[in-house]
Amino acid sequence: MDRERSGMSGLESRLPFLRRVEIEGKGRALVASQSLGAGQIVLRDSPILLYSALPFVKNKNNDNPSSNNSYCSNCFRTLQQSSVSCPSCSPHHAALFCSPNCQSSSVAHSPWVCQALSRLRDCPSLLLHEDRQVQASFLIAAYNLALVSPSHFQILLSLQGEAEASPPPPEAHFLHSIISSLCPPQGISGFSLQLTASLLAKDKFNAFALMEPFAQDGYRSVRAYGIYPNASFFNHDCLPNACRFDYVDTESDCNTDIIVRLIHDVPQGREICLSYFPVNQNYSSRQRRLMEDYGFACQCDRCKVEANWSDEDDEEEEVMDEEGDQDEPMAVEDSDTDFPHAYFFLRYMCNRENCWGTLAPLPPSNGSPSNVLECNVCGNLKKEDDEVDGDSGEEVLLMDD
Ligand SMILES: C[S@@+](CC[C@H](N)C(=O)[O-])C[C@H]1O[C@@H](n2cnc3c(N)ncnc32)[C@H](O)[C@@H]1O
Repeated sequence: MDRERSGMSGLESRLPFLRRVEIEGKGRALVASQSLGAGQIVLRDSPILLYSALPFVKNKNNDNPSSNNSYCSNCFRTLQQSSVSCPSCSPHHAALFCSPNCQSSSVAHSPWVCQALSRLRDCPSLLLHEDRQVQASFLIAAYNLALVSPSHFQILLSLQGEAEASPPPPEAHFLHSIISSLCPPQGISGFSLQLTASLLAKDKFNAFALMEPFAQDGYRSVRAYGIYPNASFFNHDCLPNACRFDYVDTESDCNTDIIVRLIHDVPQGREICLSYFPVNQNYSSRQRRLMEDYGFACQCDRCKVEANWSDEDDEEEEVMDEEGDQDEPMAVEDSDTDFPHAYFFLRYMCNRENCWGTLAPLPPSNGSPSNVLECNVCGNLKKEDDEVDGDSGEEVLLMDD
């Protein structure tokens, strides 16, 4: 039976645990198509587009030790001593690959991309702005996608994010004029300022960050961004019921896949949400970030409670979050009786210093739930006690120690 006649959408046949619905005020959303248990993998998704989060040329104040020479330009694994360089790039700034196989199979580093990136390095107005360099990398990857995989480009175009502002914002003008000067190949249909602005908006709302490994000092910057065609439909909740894992440095072929697992049991029909950033941020930081980066005011249950808190309840010392931004964390104390969600933090927030990751149980095996929780930032595994109290949970293994 074909899919249309069976009444099953393409998405439902590929994602057996999820159903796509429209929710007023949120747009498209993913809900559980059946009741699901803690630790269940509800999605494994491969990127349609990946691009480096690192500028081509760093400014003097950038003390991030990573550079584009740190990761394979195709699979973004950390490069080991032996790497293969692109023979067409300029010798001083050649794209590096972890293996001849990665080099030859890279559609992302096409001849046009290779040439475009080399020319961007000679563009003085761009070199002053690291953020614009990264946005230029995205646009090159997106316009390359239009050529090498038109169907994936259509998926990118279908994601949330329109160029709302009319006329387009100054950065779209600036970046479009730069991309126009790179002789975009014939055959990109609709190449225009409006399309560039729209692509930038889609990137802003939908890109997932693939992070550098967790370091004890808490500094953890992004190594690459990816656009994931199905994961892009997860909405945000400040107390999520799922979280996503990635294992970029793994040997597996699908090292840039992201995996979304449930934090706790979810009944059929309940929306499955991620938190778009670490859950420890306080109310005002969360609201500011969601408005600036994603264009909405969050009205989740946690925000409704915290909206009524006083300023003293809402402020605390500063920490670095997972993308190295400074944001204000909230204080969580065992005795915090005003806060009905405190249980979530005690049970599902990693208590390793400077981590702020979220814990989700390992997938059930043979139908039995696991009592081992994994942190999605530092990879710590923690055995959960039957009764969770402030300091519960025995650490069973440090994955990267
Ligand atoms: C990654 S997309 C999620 C899927 C999106 N709803 C769609 O229709 O394609 C992110 C966008 O979804 C919307 N969104 C996500 N979480 C939301 C929430 N809790 N409340 C309202 N809108 C939300 C915002 O427009 C945000 O920019």
